[in-house]
Amino acid sequence: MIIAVDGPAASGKGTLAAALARHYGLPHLDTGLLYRAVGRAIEAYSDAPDFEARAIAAAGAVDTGHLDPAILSAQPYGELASRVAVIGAVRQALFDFQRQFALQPGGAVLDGRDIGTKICPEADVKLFIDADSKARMERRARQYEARGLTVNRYELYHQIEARDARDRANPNGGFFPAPDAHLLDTTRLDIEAAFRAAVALVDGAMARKAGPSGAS
Ligand SMILES: Nc1ncnc2c1ncn2[C@@H]1O[C@H](COP(=O)(O)OP(=O)(O)O)[C@@H](O)[C@H]1O
Ligand SMILES: Nc1ccn([C@@H]2O[C@H](COP(=O)(O)OP(=O)(O)O)[C@@H](O)[C@H]2O)c(=O)n1
Repeated sequence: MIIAVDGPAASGKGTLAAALARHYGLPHLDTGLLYRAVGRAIEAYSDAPDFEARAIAAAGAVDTGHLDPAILSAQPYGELASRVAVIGAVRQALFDFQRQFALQPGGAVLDGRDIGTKICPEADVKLFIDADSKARMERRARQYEARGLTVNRYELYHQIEARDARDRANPNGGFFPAPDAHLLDTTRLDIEAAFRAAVALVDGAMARKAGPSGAS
């Protein structure tokens, strides 16, 4: 079974994808880490005239075996990730690894922005996770504060809005729900309630695929 989980920044898609992977015994790939790793690799060149060429080279050299969320989840890498993510050749360079991960025997859970639309349009179940901007800002703020960081909520809100806007305008992206995605708004759901709702959507979709006789 392949489960595609997409959604905007801090909607909770990574938390849900990891929990679904545990629940169904599937491997999980947080595809945002790939873009963040590219961003990190070219951090020193963020204003360089050859930023794009360097980003493309870095995307071809990402060490997919060492994607450390503890390092890559830092805020500046999210910004850089969304800048490199608009470059078509960067997305192309990261495509095969994601596609192979999705197609491994037994299936997988992937979360990102374009899993249900571009990476794995044939996924068995597609979830699009959303929450209003204020709730997402508050979640990210608490995440940073839990790491001992001081957060300016006003700035963070505008950073998230700006990144969402760049992602939505990405000409090479696919930052919209796939037509067959199940929308899950978690604004008023805690993590446990969101997980239960997601499991119900996955189980329902798989039962419908199996048909009345249970045959697939
Ligand atoms: N439904 C929820 N309610 C409250 N907090 C949540 C919920 N889902 C996730 N979180 C928290 O919000 C933060 C961002 O979640 P994360 O899964 O990393 O989002 P994303 O992968 O969409 O960026 C994390 O600290 C996570 O524990
Ligand atoms: N499949 C993906 C995943 C991430 N991205 C880009 O990478 C950035 C960081 O993604 P992320 O999923 O780690 O960010 P959060 O949603 O966790 O804040 C996003 O803002 C997108 O610009 C993408 O373009 N396609």
